[in-house]
Amino acid sequence: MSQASPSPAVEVRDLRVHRGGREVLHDVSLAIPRGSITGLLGPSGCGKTTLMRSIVGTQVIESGEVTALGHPAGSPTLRHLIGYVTQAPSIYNDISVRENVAYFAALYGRDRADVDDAITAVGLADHAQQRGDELSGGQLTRASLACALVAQPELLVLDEPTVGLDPVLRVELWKQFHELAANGTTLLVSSHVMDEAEHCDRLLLMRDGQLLAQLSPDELRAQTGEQNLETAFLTLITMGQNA
Ligand SMILES: Nc1ncnc2c1ncn2[C@@H]1O[C@H](COP(=O)(O)OP(=O)(O)OP(=O)(O)O)[C@@H](O)[C@H]1O
Repeated sequence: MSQASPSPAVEVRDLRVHRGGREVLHDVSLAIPRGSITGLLGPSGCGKTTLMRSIVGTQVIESGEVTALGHPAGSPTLRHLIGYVTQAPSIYNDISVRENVAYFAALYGRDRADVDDAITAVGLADHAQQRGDELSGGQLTRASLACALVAQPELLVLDEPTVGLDPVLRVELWKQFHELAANGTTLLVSSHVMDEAEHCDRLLLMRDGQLLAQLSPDELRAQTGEQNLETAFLTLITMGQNA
């Protein structure tokens, strides 16, 4: 007997969002499969953060439907199931990294081992005793990420998590993301640099508030005949303009 395929982790239908008096998302529809890493890519200002905010339920929407893990976006049920790390690192400055992560661990019923795991995963074991206001920008970003990781959410939404990180740490974080996905976590990761697309199972390509395509890196190459993903994205845009 064939099994029904599981419902997507995120489903967005005909989403329109206005910000600052103008429409910034135009009829966006998409599906994000469970247990995968989906990259949300597009130039600065194209609407990535707005789409993420709509999915985690912090954005007022004009029209359309957004469902996460089977519930309408913003439902109280989703509070413990979704982790969201914004571009602006948000940790308490007057307590240590460890205390910050332990605070979130307590909120989500996690233990000390989970705190250690989350701190190690983001490469901050040697800085766990430093206060928030004693960290560099990249360390702050990673401390925020540890606070989200310790909750072990089913859906992890990360807005440009690798900005300002050195290449070694970037590789380590992507390794960590793959391990999370292998264990069933769904990750939505935004970036405006196309070389990050290579790490993703699926890509959502955006431009000017529109979703141009949802496909895998290999499908993007096949569709455009370009091996380099940045060139492929540019080719896709040109193909759309000439269609
Ligand atoms: N608080 C706001 N008030 C009014 N307009 C906004 C606000 N925040 C964003 N916008 C506008 O909405 C559009 C989409 O912005 P958004 O932050 O979603 O883009 P983005 O792709 O995440 O950009 P970046 O990669 O630079 O973070 C932009 O045109 C932006 O100017």
